[in-house]
Amino acid sequence: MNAIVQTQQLTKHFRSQVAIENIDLAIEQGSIYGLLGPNGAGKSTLLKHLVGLLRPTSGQVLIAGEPWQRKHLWHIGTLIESPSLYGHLTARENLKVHTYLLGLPQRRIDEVLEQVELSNVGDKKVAQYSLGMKQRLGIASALLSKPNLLILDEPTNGLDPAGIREMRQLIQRFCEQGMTVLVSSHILSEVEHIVTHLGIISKGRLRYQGTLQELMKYGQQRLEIETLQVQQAVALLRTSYPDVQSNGTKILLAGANAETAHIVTLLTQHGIAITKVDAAQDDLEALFLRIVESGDYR
Ligand SMILES: Nc1ncnc2c1ncn2[C@@H]1O[C@H](COP(=O)(O)OP(=O)(O)OP(=O)(O)O)[C@@H](O)[C@H]1O
Repeated sequence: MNAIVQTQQLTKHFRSQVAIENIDLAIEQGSIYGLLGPNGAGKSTLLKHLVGLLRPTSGQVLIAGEPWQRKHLWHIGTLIESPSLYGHLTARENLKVHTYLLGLPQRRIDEVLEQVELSNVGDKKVAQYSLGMKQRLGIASALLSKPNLLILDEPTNGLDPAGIREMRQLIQRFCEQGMTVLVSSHILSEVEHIVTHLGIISKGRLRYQGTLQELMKYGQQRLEIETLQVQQAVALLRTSYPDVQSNGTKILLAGANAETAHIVTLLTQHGIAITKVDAAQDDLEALFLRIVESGDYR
């Protein structure tokens, strides 16, 4: 694998609190990597190490195979927490401040405004911008130095559905332009349609890393049977299937698909009328929640 970013056994303690522990992250060049986890899981702490905002307690960060150095920041664009913008200035003026500070040519301003689709409102004061526009302007500023890696910490946080869709489209376009994008979120559905790879973090540990397709293989199959006599059916099945569950209207049997014919026969022989039989599989959301809650995906 051609990794643009790696962490090796990355660990950070804040006094006695362990924020992240032994994280081995590997982000492939050209990928859109979704770092997912609930609030407080350690996403921001991890991302801050990649841009030098935090130093590890132990372990290390490698950028393109080299131990992290400040010079790498020229190739990394970041949006971590809210972008720092001057509301009384226009978008163009805000970007001018950044180009000046970074010693970059002024022509980059129009180029990055174009990239985030703000060219037509570039002369509007930022105080009049919507949250989505401010996020895009923050990304424009991150793009000024032509980075090949973009790190976005919860860029869709607080955006309305249209803003979320625009952000997704932008991220996909950056990837098509050759950038690698690392995007964090605590909501799977906000990123699942665009990411090529996924890292799931909970309680400071990386619980899963790989493609979405690989993860889907761990989705548990279950048999769902609908009947009006749920209680009798559960009582009957419990002797052979101790894990049988019901949700009031359905009987749920994990991993019992191979025995569908036997189960249906057993129920009908005992006079239990079946109205529907379905073979279902965990969707991504169910898998994600299982990993976050149990810490394991198998
Ligand atoms: N500067 C700090 N001092 C002490 N504890 C911290 C500090 N920064 C983070 N933590 C703790 O480390 C843990 C991980 O926090 P972090 O902000 O990385 O999580 P997160 O996944 O980004 O959550 P969120 O989605 O809420 O931002 C939390 O328990 C948090 O309280």
